[in-house]
Amino acid sequence: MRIFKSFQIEAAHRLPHVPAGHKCARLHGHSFHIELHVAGEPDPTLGWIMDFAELKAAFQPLFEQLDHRYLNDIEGLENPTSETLARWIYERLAPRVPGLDEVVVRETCTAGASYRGPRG
Ligand SMILES: Nc1nc2c(c(=O)[nH]1)N=C([C@H](O)[C@H](O)COP(=O)(O)OP(=O)(O)OP(=O)(O)O)CN2
Ligand SMILES: [Zn+2]
Repeated sequence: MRIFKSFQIEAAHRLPHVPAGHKCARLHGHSFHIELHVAGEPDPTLGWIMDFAELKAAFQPLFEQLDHRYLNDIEGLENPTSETLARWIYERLAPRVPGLDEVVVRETCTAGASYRGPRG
């Protein structure tokens, strides 16, 4: 079974390696929508895999690092595509959240990326 919790961050970015004239080379911002998925079996007494509040608390330091920031300034996010951001979040959260299964990042309503650890 899997649970998920969603977050939204407001952040600016630009993509430094896109071809000349690409719109994403220009500074712009998104309301990035982030979903954290955790896999496991519900505890027989509590009936949950983990408390959503615990998941929120684990993400909080990363939220602080990302929200209302220029992502390109953050170490590891110099090329802040959805793919890079999903992996960046996964790698920092996995040690703190046993069972972290997938990180989904949506830049817009229609575009995003997901990362499931070394499985890809
Ligand atoms: N594979 C990726 N492609 C693109 C990324 C990315 O992170 N990974 N990022 C961008 C830009 O950041 C852009 O802001 C979002 O792209 P796009 O979906 O093309 O933007 P629109 O909302 O303008 O899309 P429309 O559906 O055409 O309105 C670009 N590509
Ligand atoms: Zn963008």
